[in-house]
Amino acid sequence: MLIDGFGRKVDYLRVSVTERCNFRCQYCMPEKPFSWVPKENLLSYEDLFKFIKVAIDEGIKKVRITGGEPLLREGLDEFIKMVYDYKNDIDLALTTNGFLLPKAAQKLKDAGLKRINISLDSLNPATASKIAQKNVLETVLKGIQAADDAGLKIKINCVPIKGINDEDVLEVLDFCKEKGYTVRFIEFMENHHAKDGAKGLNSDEIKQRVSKKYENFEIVPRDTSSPAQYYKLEDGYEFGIIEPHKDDFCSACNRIRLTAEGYLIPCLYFEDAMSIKDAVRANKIDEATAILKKVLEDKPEKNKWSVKDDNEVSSRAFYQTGG
Ligand SMILES: Nc1nc2c(ncn2[C@@H]2O[C@H](COP(=O)(O)OP(=O)(O)OP(=O)(O)O)[C@@H](O)[C@H]2O)c(=O)[nH]1
Ligand SMILES: C[S@@+](CC[C@H](N)C(=O)[O-])C[C@H]1O[C@@H](n2cnc3c(N)ncnc32)[C@H](O)[C@@H]1O
Ligand code: SF4
Ligand code: SF4
Repeated sequence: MLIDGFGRKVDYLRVSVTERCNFRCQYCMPEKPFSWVPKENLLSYEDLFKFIKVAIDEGIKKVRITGGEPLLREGLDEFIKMVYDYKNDIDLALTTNGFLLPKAAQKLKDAGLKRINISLDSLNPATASKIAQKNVLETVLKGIQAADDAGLKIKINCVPIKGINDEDVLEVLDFCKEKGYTVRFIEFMENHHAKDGAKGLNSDEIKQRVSKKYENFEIVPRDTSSPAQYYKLEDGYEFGIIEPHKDDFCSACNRIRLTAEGYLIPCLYFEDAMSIKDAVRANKIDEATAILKKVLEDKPEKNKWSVKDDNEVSSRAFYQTGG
């Protein structure tokens, strides 16, 4: 079992397979970075898998593949199959913008993927294009349908940004409710890579939008395996809000992150990281295990977004870290 320096059990590994992306979301990567990580610096799937095996052997129960846009990296279904074949009872999931799903969904399911979280910020084509800075909505909706048809369990992620898609909250919720998908609204996490001036809705503002149509909803006891706080409408439908600005958000943190370059990141807010690249490339499994334990020992207690009234801005890029 993996325990961090604050006594929290860590059983969730997020693996970013690429920092590249085919969208330029305003809250994440509004402009193409000055340079991408050169291909030779990326860990191969075989090397990423060596680390995942270490992590699973040490107690990781949930593995999520993310990015950048993970579906841009060729052979993702084969990578997923490697993990599935190693331990098929792992909660094996993917986070994607959905654009490449129309072709990929069935292959991912066949490879052993169990769940998929797809970003959908608006059902208005112009608004969706404004956020992603590309005409995306029609293809993303086809991608969501393809994932549904393939039998993948779907969650939708939506980041409401003031003045852009903040009035779309109810429409996205109703779409998900009708389709039987779980929706989570994510508070925008201030970071230096987002578009200047971007401001998100906070949890209370999101709830206000929901209550315009659904007056009564109750808080659901927090399931600490997921970052979302769920709320239940009178008809039983549950929606989530990811509230990283709340003081106690991090108290149940069960996550660590591995980037495509082989950096192990203890917290989404901070720059701290340790590389496992040399260890896995040299097949030094004991060394990789020691680095994992060291990163957990030093995992911060909480982020700084929660500093009241004056939110701090993180310098960590979400597209590199995997969100
Ligand atoms: N601050 C913070 N935000 C997180 C953390 N984990 C997830 N998030 C935010 O929630 C977003 C959605 O996460 P997903 O990739 O869908 O994964 P998840 O919410 O863990 O998924 P489930 O396993 O389905 O609950 C991330 O991109 C982040 O924006 C975390 O540890 N800290
Ligand atoms: C970094 S993306 C990677 C996976 C994929 N490209 C996608 O968009 O789903 C993972 C998640 O991070 C969220 N995200 C990105 N930047 C964010 C920010 N500044 N604040 C909150 N969530 C953010 C996205 O909405 C998405 O749900
Ligand atoms: S949120 Fe996802 S889709 Fe949007 S730019 Fe970031 S990595 Fe790409
Ligand atoms: S901000 Fe850091 S400590 Fe808090 S939940 Fe996210 S990764 Fe964990």
